[in-house]
Amino acid sequence: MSADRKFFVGGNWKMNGTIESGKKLVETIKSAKLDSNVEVVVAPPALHLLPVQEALKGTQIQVAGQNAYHQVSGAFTGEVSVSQLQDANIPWVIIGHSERRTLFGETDANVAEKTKAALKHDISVILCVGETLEQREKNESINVVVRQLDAVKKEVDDWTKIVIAYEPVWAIGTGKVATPEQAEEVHAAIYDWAVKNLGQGATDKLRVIYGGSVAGKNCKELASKPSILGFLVGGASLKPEFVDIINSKL
Ligand SMILES: O=C[C@H](O)COP(=O)(O)O
Repeated sequence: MSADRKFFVGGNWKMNGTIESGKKLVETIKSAKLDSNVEVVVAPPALHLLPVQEALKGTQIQVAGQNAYHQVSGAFTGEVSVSQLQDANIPWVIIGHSERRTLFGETDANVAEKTKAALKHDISVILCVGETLEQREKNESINVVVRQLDAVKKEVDDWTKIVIAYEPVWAIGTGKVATPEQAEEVHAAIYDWAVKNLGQGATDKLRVIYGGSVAGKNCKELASKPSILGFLVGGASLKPEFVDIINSKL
């Protein structure tokens, strides 16, 4: 596998922990032997980004914001801007996570403008897409994901700094992991979409990763599937088993 298609493991800590617990988690990860062929990115809460980044110095692990606002600055109380992430040397940001979409009302258009703004500020994007249970039961999974990707494509031409995370909403935090077949079906549809919309060159470099109840016990089987090029991990990224997930290709 070429360097720009390294297996990718993201840990989304969501709104959990303290500065101290974040540092402890970093120590656990640092003291383990990690597969050096894996790109690892952890997303602590915004307030913990800098201390966690400091604690990770000298390792292969980078940090990501969990969200960012597309405006550079201004009267947007409570928001962190893409340019503030850039100023703090934060190399990655998660955009369009389903919790942002469902709990905070982010639309496809919001996700598109945030993605565009992050890339403009030289921040790589973990772009989350995925269907709800109701949409899956109506056989709409692929349509939903394609609609979410199309919205971003309207604003963004260069996808070389985007990792697409397929996260079925029904699998997030529920313990109901998608079967490898379910994940592979949607990943294949995403690669098809990419061939049609981004061109072969971009597709060769594109990584589609899976998120939703990934754990130490299921990561190896998922990672063995050729279309699954990594994971976005929530709950298990706060536990020592995150190391097993990073090493799932070994
Ligand atoms: O961003 C991560 C996803 O929301 C997955 O969360 P989970 O691993 O706790 O299901």
